[in-house]
Amino acid sequence: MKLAIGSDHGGYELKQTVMEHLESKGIEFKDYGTFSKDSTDYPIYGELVAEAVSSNDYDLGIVICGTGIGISLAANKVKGIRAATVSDVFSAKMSRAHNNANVIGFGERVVGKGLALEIVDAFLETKFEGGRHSRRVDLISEIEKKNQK
Ligand SMILES: O=C(CO)[C@H](O)[C@H](O)COP(=O)(O)O
Repeated sequence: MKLAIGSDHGGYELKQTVMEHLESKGIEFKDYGTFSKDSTDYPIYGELVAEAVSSNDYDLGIVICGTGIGISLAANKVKGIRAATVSDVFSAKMSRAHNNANVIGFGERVVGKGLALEIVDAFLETKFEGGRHSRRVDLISEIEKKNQK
């Protein structure tokens, strides 16, 4: 499994922690930035991670900002991306099991390091259940198609 990860300055420290965690588990990833705590703009990194997943170069994405909201909103503008903003382990699991989320977002100003790593593990370890959920995810894709210009 190959992951794309990115954050703005508000998620920079937590991104470093998550990357150490991924390294310790031998999970391959690419860091799309930001590369310092200097103030920057979260849509840049949301888009970079989302493009990496949308192009199938990477299997799943992790995006982090202060709240996890803005960077997930940006990621969701890229075709084929289902980015879920979560702050608990149950939602992280369900985002995969029911929604087939391919990007997970969370906030450094919302969740502690321990919870963030549990969220990451739950997201990576849970498989999409398919079945009735496929129909619903397909309906999301249809909305995307209808709104393409
Ligand atoms: O959470 C975020 C977006 O959803 C950003 O990280 C946050 O808005 C950045 O704020 P500031 O520029 O005050 O550090």
